[in-house]
Amino acid sequence: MLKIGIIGCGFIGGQICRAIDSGEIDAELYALCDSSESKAFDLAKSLKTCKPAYMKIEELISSVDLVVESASQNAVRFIVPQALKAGCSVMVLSVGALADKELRETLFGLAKEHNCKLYFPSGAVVGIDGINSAHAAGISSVTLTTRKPPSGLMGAPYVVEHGIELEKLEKETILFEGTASEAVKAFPANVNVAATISLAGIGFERTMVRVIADPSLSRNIHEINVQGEFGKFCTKVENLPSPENPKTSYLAALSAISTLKKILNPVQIGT
Ligand SMILES: NC(=O)C1=CN([C@@H]2O[C@H](COP(=O)(O)OP(=O)(O)OC[C@H]3O[C@@H](n4cnc5c(N)ncnc54)[C@H](O)[C@@H]3O)[C@@H](O)[C@H]2O)C=CC1
Ligand SMILES: O=C([O-])CC(=O)C(=O)O
Repeated sequence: MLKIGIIGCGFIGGQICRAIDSGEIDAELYALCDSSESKAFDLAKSLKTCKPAYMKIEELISSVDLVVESASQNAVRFIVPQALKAGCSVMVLSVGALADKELRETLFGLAKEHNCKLYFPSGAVVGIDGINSAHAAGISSVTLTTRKPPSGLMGAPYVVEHGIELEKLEKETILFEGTASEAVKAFPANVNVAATISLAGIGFERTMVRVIADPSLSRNIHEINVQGEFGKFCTKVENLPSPENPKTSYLAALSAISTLKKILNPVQIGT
């Protein structure tokens, strides 16, 4: 049975653990790790059937087959190279870290060298399948428009650096327009989806992103517009935010669970 280790025991890590605990994912939840040890212990205690051990990163990586990174972009820089060198496949949620070309090339090179897989779930957006397919014929433009309630954007480096008083906004306000490369640094916990879209499509410099704060919203909305040789498509998802972490949409955790099921299932449906 595939041994899974989770690094980052917040909303997404917790949902994955519960999906393994309930038997929805047929794998062994072997170990947990979090920079806040108490979060990992509390999560382990809340499970009914699985009894994962708490491990430091190095021990976890040397004990499991698949590492799930559900922590932060900083964690990706530190953990994923080590995990690949140890022969583990890795599912990455904090995809924005891959805007760094040097890190990206290092990770892709290590995965090839060590015969491991890197998985990037679709996360909180719909349409990655279409971008993957369209890529072969050529894509001319990709735009992501993300709308979140102000509470879901609090603390983002861009908001802090520009002194944006989110709590005072009375109407929909465009906070940011730029490349995906800039967006994932400006909003590292809000638009990781821009990185996944970039990886699937035309890269971090040509994928354009708009981030909008809207006090009238209770959902995280992501719209993707794609044009290319195949024609064009537009997707829109209105996500319920996680009750535990309003920055993150419930669909992001479901997407990670779905990716794990796809890895384990001999039958593959969809692109
Ligand atoms: N790819 C996608 O579509 C999406 C990606 N995300 C990203 O996925 C990641 C997880 O999201 P959530 O579960 O909602 O976050 P969360 O904030 O609920 O949980 C993150 C957990 O990771 C821990 N952590 C942070 N840095 C760490 C490190 N260096 N080593 C070990 N543990 C560390 C924290 O203590 C916390 O318990 C975040 O980076 C988030 O921005 C979130 C939503 C969508
Ligand atoms: O969950 C979402 O709506 C998207 C998100 O936070 C991210 O991509 O980092």
